Amino acid sequence: MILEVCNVTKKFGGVTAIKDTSFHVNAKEIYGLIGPNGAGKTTMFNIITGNYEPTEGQIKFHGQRIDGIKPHKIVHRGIARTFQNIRLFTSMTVLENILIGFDYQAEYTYLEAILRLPRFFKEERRVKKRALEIMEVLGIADYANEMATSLSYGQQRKVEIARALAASPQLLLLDEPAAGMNPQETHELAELFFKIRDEFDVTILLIEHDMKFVNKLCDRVMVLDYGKTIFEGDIKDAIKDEEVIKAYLGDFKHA
Ligand SMILES: Nc1ncnc2c1ncn2[C@@H]1O[C@H](COP(=O)(O)OP(=O)(O)OP(=O)(O)O)[C@@H](O)[C@H]1O
Repeated sequence: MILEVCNVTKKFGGVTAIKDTSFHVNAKEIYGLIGPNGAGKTTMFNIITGNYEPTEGQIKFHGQRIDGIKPHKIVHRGIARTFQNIRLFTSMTVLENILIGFDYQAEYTYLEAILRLPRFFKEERRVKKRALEIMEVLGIADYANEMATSLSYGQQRKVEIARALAASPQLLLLDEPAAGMNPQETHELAELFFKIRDEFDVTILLIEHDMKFVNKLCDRVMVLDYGKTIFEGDIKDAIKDEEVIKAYLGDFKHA
């Protein structure tokens, strides 16, 4: 078990965004967090990544509590994420955007960087080589020196994923990775996630609305509705579950 969410509740003033929710993610699993708009999915991501503290409950990563820890420290522990809205630096190239993901790992001091000492250049070379390897796996290496914003929406999403992978995470959180993609791109993305899991030895937790995509990719899912868990378990059972079908107004029938 890599991640455990134990009885988590999150309140914003009078709004209970998440109510007494528990689930766990096994190592190397691709786990889906699903539910209608406003169900509390992004709030759950923000709690796992340390952007919010839970009002009640605990988050454990490899059995150790991480709730209340600052986001950058959670990245150090091995959890990286992408966002629902693409957050790339518009004035930077694809490669530069990905290099940002490595910053915290830099093994040279600021002084060594300013003085341009050998360790700085060695580390720069290592990091660039690794960025290119990641870009190769994601199929975006040819765009390394293009401005990130000149890429298609689907490719920009891959740049975001590459940046998250640059932090060498054990757990990768993806917030609606297929949003805005056409059916062909979505199909390719599902294949890519299997490849990412295997090549980078990473566990994936994703939020997604596209049920076909989830059905193809995930073994287990948790379904949230108005902050409450209405289903937790096998995707095959989720798509037959009455309460889940009701929450999705029948979307699952087409999955
Ligand atoms: N920072 C915040 N302050 C106040 N309320 C918030 C905050 N963040 C989320 N909420 C509320 O919590 C509830 C859950 O929102 P959340 O964004 O987690 O849902 P979601 O499932 O990710 O929805 P979507 O699919 O639309 O992204 C909503 O009612 C939202 O308005």
